Amino acid sequence: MSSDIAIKVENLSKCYQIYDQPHDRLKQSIFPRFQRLVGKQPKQYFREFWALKDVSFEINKGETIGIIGRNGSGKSTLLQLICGTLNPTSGSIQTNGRIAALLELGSGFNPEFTGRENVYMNASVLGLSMEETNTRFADIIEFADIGDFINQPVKTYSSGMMVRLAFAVIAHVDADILVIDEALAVGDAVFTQKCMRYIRRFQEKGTLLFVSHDMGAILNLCETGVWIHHGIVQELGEAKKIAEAYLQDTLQATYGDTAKLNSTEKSQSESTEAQSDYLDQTAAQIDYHATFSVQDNMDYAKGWKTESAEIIAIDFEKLDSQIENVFHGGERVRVIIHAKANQELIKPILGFIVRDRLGQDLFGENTLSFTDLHPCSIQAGQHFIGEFVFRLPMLPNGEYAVMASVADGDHHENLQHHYLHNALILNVSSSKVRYGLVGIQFEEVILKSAE
Ligand SMILES: Nc1ncnc2c1ncn2[C@@H]1O[C@H](COP(=O)(O)OP(=O)(O)OP(=O)(O)O)[C@@H](O)[C@H]1O
Repeated sequence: MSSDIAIKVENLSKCYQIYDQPHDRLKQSIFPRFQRLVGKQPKQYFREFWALKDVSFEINKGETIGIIGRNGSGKSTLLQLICGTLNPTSGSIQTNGRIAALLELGSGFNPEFTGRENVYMNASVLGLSMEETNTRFADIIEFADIGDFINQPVKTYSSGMMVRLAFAVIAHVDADILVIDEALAVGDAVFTQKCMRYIRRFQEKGTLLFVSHDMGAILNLCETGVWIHHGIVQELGEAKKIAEAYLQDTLQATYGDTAKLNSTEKSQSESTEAQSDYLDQTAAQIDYHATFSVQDNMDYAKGWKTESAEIIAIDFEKLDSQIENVFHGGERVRVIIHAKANQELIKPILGFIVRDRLGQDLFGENTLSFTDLHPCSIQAGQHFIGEFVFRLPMLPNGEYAVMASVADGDHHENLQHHYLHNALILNVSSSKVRYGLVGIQFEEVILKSAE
């Protein structure tokens, strides 16, 4: 295999044996041997189920591949075969480099052992010596951030804690190939973003295999996509094209061509009355809706800083409505970043970015463009604030994190002094945003005859 290739899968097939009755498994382990001994054709007590059939592809070093497919299509089976936790029925897998995998939840852990013991066990399976694990242990538990639970048996962990610990281990074993199966779905926004930051750094040199039902995550991370359907490679190519083809197929499977034709016919022949009612309306009132809660996370926020300046607080205030702590998409708010200069800042800049759970930048602003005309310098020891007044966009349900930063400089050259991830957490609990990453307030949506 060429040294540029990280994974080569050739004619890979996996057949599971399905036993209709539990005692058929026992029969299978005894009778065929006996039947062979007495010269009879051995009987088979199971049905064959081919989870993967004749799968072949190559992944270059440094490439990120997204694997998509419906439930039960064979994605996890493929990853387990690549990681060596499952044996193929036929075909071959060649890998080049150390593989670390985040497969089925808790699959690498012994539930009776503590988190600490599991870290040592897992790290050793992944090729680290005891000394190497000792030197990395503090970083691993800092990454996992599960507090005293590290000394409790893993069986007492929530699914989120399990993923935190598992990811913390694989992030510290110097893997060349990282295999991640859907596991990030159970993490909260802060942890998922931390993992995504790690994954993005890893992508600069490592090879990543990523299974997800989240097309946003696939498109965000992967250049190449593999669509597995009923155990075969349906399509392989540019991630965007593969995701579109897959979505098209999923929609067709749900609604079907026949259903589409029927509903069109019906709407043409039977809904004239409803249509004319609708055409009478020049504009329909649209009830957009997205409710946020905002949580101060400064005590747990992490980032990096120089000694020169620091963010000390961030406020998120309502401007027009009265209900405390509940924010609505479309309403006016003020974000205030409080900072302190530890040395003189000639051209201070304050800014923030709102990110989704995958760490994608959704919106944000900094003071740079606004202070160009009225620059203000800050003396050592002074507190200063940046205020941003705007209308909240509407966001789909989920958790979002606000990054805040302080820097010094101008458009051409500036130096970051404090960059703080997850300073605030926005929790959107009820939203009608259905498309895209951010919703906007549509004032009118009209359908009418053009004549
Ligand atoms: N140990 C097993 N014994 C028998 N059948 C199995 C076994 N493991 C998986 N299968 C079957 O193999 C098929 C592929 O399963 P697999 O878990 O690889 O699918 P998947 O694409 O990862 O699904 P999902 O998206 O739901 O996680 C499924 O039909 C599943 O029922």
